Amino acid sequence: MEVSQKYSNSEISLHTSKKDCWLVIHGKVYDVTTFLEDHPGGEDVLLHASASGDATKSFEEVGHSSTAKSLMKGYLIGTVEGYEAGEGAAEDQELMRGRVLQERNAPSASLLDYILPVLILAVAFGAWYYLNHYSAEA
Ligand code: HEM
Repeated sequence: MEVSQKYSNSEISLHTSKKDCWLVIHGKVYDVTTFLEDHPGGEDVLLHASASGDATKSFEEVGHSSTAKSLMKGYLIGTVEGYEAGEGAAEDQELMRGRVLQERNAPSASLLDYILPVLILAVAFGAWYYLNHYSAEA
């Protein structure tokens, strides 16, 4: 089937059964009917995600591997009509923003991991030096 095909939400909502199951992830439509039985996470989660209308959030929450992401391409049948302007696109941006923030926060967290022990050592050394100096004078 042609991948540039666009599907309306009402058309997509007709494909939520075990014999005909479509998923919407990041504005793309996947026909996972033949994948249901092979899905390592089970077929129930896919059917549930299909019925929910947009599986993006649940798909991302699982933290699927890159293998899973390349596997998806084999089930792609098209995109959601008017996706760019829709809520889905905004939700995607939220997800992206979350990821960017996580990446941005990560280095400062690890920097703190380095600074804290050094700071503790410096304080300990200061205390040791002060006590030594003080008792030498007394
Ligand atoms: C075309 C869509 C999908 C594909 C190709 C796919 C593929 C896979 C693959 C290959 C795994 C094995 C672990 C990994 O490699 O990440 C997996 C696990 C899983 N998937 Fe999906 N998946 C899809 C959609 C979904 C959706 C929409 C959900 C929604 C809830 C879901 C839930 C899960 C769960 C719960 C696991 C099990 C994780 C575990 O036990 O470690 N998957 N999926």
